[in-house]
Amino acid sequence: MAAAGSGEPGEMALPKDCQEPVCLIVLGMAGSGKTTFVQRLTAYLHKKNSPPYVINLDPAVHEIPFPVNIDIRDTVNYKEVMKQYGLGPNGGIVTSLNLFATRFDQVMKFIEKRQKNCQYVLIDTPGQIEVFTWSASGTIITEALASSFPSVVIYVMDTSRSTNPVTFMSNMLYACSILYKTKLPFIVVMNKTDIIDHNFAVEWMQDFETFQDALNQETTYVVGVSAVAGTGLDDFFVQVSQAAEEYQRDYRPEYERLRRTLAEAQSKQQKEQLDRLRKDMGPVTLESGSTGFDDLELGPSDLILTRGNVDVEEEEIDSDTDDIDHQTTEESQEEPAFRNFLQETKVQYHSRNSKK
Ligand SMILES: Nc1nc2c(ncn2[C@@H]2O[C@H](COP(=O)(O)OP(=O)(O)OP(=O)(O)O)[C@@H](O)[C@H]2O)c(=O)[nH]1
Repeated sequence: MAAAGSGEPGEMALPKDCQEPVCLIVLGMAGSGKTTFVQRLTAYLHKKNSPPYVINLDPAVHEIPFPVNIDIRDTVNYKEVMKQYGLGPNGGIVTSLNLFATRFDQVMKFIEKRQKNCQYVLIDTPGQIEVFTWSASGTIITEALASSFPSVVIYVMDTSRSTNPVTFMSNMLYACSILYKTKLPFIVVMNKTDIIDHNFAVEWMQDFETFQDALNQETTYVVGVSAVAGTGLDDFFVQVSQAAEEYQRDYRPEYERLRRTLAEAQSKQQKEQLDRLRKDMGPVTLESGSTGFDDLELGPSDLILTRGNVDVEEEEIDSDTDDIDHQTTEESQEEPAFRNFLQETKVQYHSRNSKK
């Protein structure tokens, strides 16, 4: 496994005898910067007069900020897959990728055709890393590429979100699980080094004691209890108290900031909705002789209630009309039955009279 920080472009050099394109399968947690990295690579390779062959395997991506040669979205309509199979977003992505994998032999043919002109094939994968790494289609695609071309897994990692040794370790463990699953050369790209230098992470990887020191400074609460015997509860509550203090100190300010942002966004949205409603209801209000909007200091849900509270008189008229309608309908249905009844009675009466 090799580690590389982004932002320091070195000389582009492939092995001299390498006549085939190298496939770079770009993986990483959602938001780690895979797409941005592929975009950066594409620009870099174009600048070096070695345009790559680019494949997008994310069916749910809205926008791809670089030219792609093969886009899964041209083959599978992810929204339609969700609708037809009654799936949620994740299921939709997995199924779309499965459907695409069934055609991957055609993709291989396209790459083969272009292998004389391209030194690199870049493959951007879905945001949800497990969709590719732990699905049958991900394995099929990886194996198809690796059996024909030199292939390397590029694991993009968000360095700025890995400064906590526990998060860093879980990220690395995930990387290791992919390394053992794919059994391919593996490069860890520590992205977002413009936010934080990745040297701390390299040091942690190379020097276990440094990592251990960082880990020791981490507050992890561990307590032994017996729920049956009731032991360990005093210790448990000591730790709860420390955790609550930590929450007040470190977490609360962040949650309050989030709540403020949310409240601001909500009030802005409410104001926009109200403005829209005012605009829509303008002519209606004039017709109904309302006093206008100046006395309308209600939110949208209040307005719906107001609309339901019709005048009593109006309500009576409505209900009368309803009754009349129902009666008419019932009478119109009953009339033929009644006519039949009269007819039958008449026949019976005549037959009785004729017997006499
Ligand atoms: N500061 C900084 N931001 C970055 C860098 N790379 C990506 N980002 C930002 O990180 C966010 C996520 O980037 P994407 O490229 O969409 O990440 P992704 O892994 O493809 O995301 P998914 O497709 O959702 O998995 C975006 O806001 C990018 O602008 C970087 O090197 N530095």
